[in-house]
Amino acid sequence: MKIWQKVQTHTHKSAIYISLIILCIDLIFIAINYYTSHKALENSLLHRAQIHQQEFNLTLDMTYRDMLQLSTFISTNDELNQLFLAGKKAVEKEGMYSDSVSALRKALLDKVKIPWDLTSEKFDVRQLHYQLGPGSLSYLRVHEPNRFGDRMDNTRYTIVDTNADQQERSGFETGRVYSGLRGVSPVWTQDPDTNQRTYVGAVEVGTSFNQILPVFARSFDVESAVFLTKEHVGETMWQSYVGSYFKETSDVDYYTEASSSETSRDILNQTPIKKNFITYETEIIKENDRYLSSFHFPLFDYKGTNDATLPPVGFVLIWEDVTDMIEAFKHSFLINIAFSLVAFILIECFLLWILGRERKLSIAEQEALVDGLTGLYNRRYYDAMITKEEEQARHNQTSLSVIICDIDYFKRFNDAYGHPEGDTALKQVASAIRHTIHGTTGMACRYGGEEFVIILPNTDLRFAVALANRIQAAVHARHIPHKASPVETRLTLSLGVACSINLDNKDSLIVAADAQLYAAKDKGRNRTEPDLG
Ligand SMILES: Nc1nc2c(ncn2[C@@H]2O[C@H](COP(=O)(O)OP(=O)(O)OP(=O)(O)O)[C@@H](O)[C@H]2O)c(=O)[nH]1
Repeated sequence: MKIWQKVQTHTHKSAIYISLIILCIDLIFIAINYYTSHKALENSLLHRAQIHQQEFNLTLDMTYRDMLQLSTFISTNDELNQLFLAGKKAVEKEGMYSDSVSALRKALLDKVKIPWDLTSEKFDVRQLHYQLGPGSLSYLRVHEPNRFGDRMDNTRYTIVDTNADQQERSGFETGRVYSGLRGVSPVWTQDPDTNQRTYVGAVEVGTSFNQILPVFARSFDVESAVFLTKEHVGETMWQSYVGSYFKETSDVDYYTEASSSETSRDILNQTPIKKNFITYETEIIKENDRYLSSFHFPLFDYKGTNDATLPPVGFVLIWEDVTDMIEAFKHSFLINIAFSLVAFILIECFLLWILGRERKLSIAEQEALVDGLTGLYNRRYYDAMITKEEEQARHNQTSLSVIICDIDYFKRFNDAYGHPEGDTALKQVASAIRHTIHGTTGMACRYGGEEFVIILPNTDLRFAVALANRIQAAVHARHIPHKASPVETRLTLSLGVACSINLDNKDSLIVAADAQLYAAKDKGRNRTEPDLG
């Protein structure tokens, strides 16, 4: 393989390795970039979800405040309170279902009905309930006047607690008829019989999630739904109300208590809900060509809020359209890939330019040391190498040999066959030398016109002479006709051989070999003459 071909192969390999490394770095960059921007998107969605949870809690707090304002207002109407007290006394005397209790209940209902209907219509409230203590004994459901007299001591803890400590309170609780956000106020009035301030019972105003979810959606531009466990609903509500209120089939785990959008069930089905609901991961859901981010958190009722050992009664699901965010993420990722690709192409071009330049320089450097006609090393290379090898041989105490060979009667060859044929003969001799020394330490150089030198590091005289004879034989074997030679009818060589071991330190190896070459010429040519010291 010629020297420049070796250089080219080496350059190609380097270019491929470097390109692969750059490609790997590029791909790693793209992967890291994707990972970090995806993480940033996830964090941003989680942060938004947590803010929506705070907004939801704020909406609840405002609702409780509104409910308490109304219940407080009603609980301070003494005309109503006197009718409630009269009813309470009648119940204590005659029981819940006597005629006089019915008459007093109707009187209270008549008084409160019209203002209540107006209030409930205008202010998104749906329940007004008078209850007697201790515990929770329904006296009048203004929103459901025919249902009364039932006890809810193990269900309606807001009422039970207010009737126990006569303090107002609020909270989310599921009752017999519905699940509500409730404000409960104690009712006090002057007893006309004793002239004493007397505690009568609790008055409760409530609304449902159906009323507040649309407000939440409007105010904060998010959709939401509240789901209750079947277990919780089954334990508290009257069965007839469960059947009429919840439309879902029996294969679902949760009832949809309220929803700001029809799609809530679809969203829920794509959101893995953990059993304890305490998971704060966001889910990206594809709805047609839009992206939604959903998030859910547990919902505790009044009792569960005050007792950490109790499980949640359901959960709140919040979702919002994040198509713009996802599209922006995708867009920036594509731009990143495009930038990485452009950067890769530019680096590749630069690399190929550098490698091409280096290759040219390298070939030029190599060519400067090679003889153009024969492909052997030239005189310049010889001069550099012989000095180096002589020093090395001296330093390492090893033997260095040289063979110098000269074509016999080459002037006559040129004259007989012409200069171009002379060039061809030189190439053939060079080729014979190259093949013969292949596998040895020898370096063949074109020393001058038709003279060649072979430098043989670590080679003694015996081996060098043998090699010289093989070169001579190789040229013979090529049968290059030389009709003008007085020695033979084919081209022959005269060779001089010298080895550093046989020389005094100051003598030059090439001078010694050259002397032997002249000796060979003198002795009739076509022979090898070694320097025996
Ligand atoms: N064709 C060709 N001839 C060359 C080249 N370089 C040197 N020569 C010829 O080689 C010949 C060398 O001739 P001489 O030095 O007289 O030696 P010789 O004719 O070989 O005689 P002996 O060495 O005494 O046998 C000259 O005629 C040069 O012109 C070359 O590159 N190509």
